[in-house]
Amino acid sequence: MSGAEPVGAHGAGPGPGALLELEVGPVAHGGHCVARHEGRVVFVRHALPGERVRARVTEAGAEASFWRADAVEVLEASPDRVEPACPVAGPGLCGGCDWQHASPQAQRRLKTAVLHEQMQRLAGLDVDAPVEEVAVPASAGTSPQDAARGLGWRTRVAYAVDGAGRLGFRAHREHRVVPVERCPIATPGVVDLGLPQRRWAGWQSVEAVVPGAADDALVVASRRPDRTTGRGAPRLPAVPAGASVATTTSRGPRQPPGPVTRVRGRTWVREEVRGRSFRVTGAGFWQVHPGAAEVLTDAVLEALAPQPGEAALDLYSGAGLLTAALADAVGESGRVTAVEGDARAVADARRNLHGTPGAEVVHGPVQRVLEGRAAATEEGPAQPVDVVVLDPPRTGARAGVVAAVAALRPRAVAYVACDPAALARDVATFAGHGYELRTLRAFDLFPSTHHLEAVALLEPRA
Ligand SMILES: C[S@@+](CC[C@H](N)C(=O)[O-])C[C@H]1O[C@@H](n2cnc3c(N)ncnc32)[C@H](O)[C@@H]1O
Repeated sequence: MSGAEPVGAHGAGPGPGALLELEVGPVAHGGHCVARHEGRVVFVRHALPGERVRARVTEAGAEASFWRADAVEVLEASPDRVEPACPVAGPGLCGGCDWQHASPQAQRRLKTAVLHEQMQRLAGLDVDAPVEEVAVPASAGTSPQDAARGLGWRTRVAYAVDGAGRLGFRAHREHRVVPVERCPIATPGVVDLGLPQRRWAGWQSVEAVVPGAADDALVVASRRPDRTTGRGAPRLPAVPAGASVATTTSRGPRQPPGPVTRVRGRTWVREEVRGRSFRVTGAGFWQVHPGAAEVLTDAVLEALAPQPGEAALDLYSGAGLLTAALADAVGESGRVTAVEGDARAVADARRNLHGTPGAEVVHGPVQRVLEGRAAATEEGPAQPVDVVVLDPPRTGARAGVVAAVAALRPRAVAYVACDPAALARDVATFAGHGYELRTLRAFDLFPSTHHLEAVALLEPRA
């Protein structure tokens, strides 16, 4: 390994912009690979294990324990390298598709390696869960060639809006919006809406939701709450007839979104899974891969094997996808309690589960609901829970929720995770409460990106 350019002032380290020649080592969590420069770790994006690259430093400092860099020139290419389908899937450009330069088979190998490494490092477990390919259903209209390349699978696309009103995506670890003309991982239904071909000045973000048939498309434009009326209110550009249009407000990523207001058509879309129909309002949570809902439902049911008459908890239940599957499995003699924090998702779930015997939806933060339940059972007989589904957001369930779930002593917990690090941390916490990892499956529900989805089964230690 050699430094292509001298290190920065006083030998403290290269500043951002400096070029390094790097031998690229193993893949790491988060879409980059690990290299070393003068003994220091460099996380390199747009590279592949085994490559030799010239990389531009993007973040560095004398005190930093590691640096970040983007590979800008490949000096020796990996056999796994392919030409990215997207013109903005490159260094300093769109931050979304970090693995488009790897073949789909290689992407799955990289994700498998990351999951293995995270489970080993954070949970102390040596588990192999080869990331499984998931077919894009024919209803998405994606060509078999595109599907095989990891393209044309995303049914929900949230664009950011730049200062000129153009749609695009944020650059990696930057606020800057990189405009796009056409996102190749989006389904044809999303692409055919032609939203990037219009100008959205004054809007903050625009989400296209096209579950299957294009006549069920919904466009949700979001603005800051202070830009709602009068001269500050932005204008909506024309959207193809047939698509529903709604607006909402957003204060920021950790704030609850404002109400969804109908402009044309409906404020929701319909998702069909295993013969059931689910209504999902606005840009509310639903898996973005059209094969995901079915694959994850099957994996959860396979892991838990819920029996008629059992009591189930579905934590972080969204619009009730897994609640419905659990309710069908435990039957009329069983019961399922869903817990969800987003008021709109709760309203959707209550509609979606209407007429389903034994299913109830509780609105509130999971931890508070579980603590309330524990306090109530101190005064009366404890309500037994046989099986639990945990499907938290990216940050994971965390120690408090894990402890509260373990305290219920369910016979099985199915943990659905979109972040291997959060999963591994929570699995380690479960171990401290006497629960062991029994099975782990992983699915490639986000091709072209470093993301994956996993389903873990935890059971009490014998
Ligand atoms: C990954 S989604 C899972 C949704 C659902 N299980 C599904 O498969 O469609 C996570 C859900 O957790 C909800 N959520 C996030 N934090 C929460 C919390 N602290 N308490 C309750 N729900 C929460 C979100 O609103 C979202 O619906």
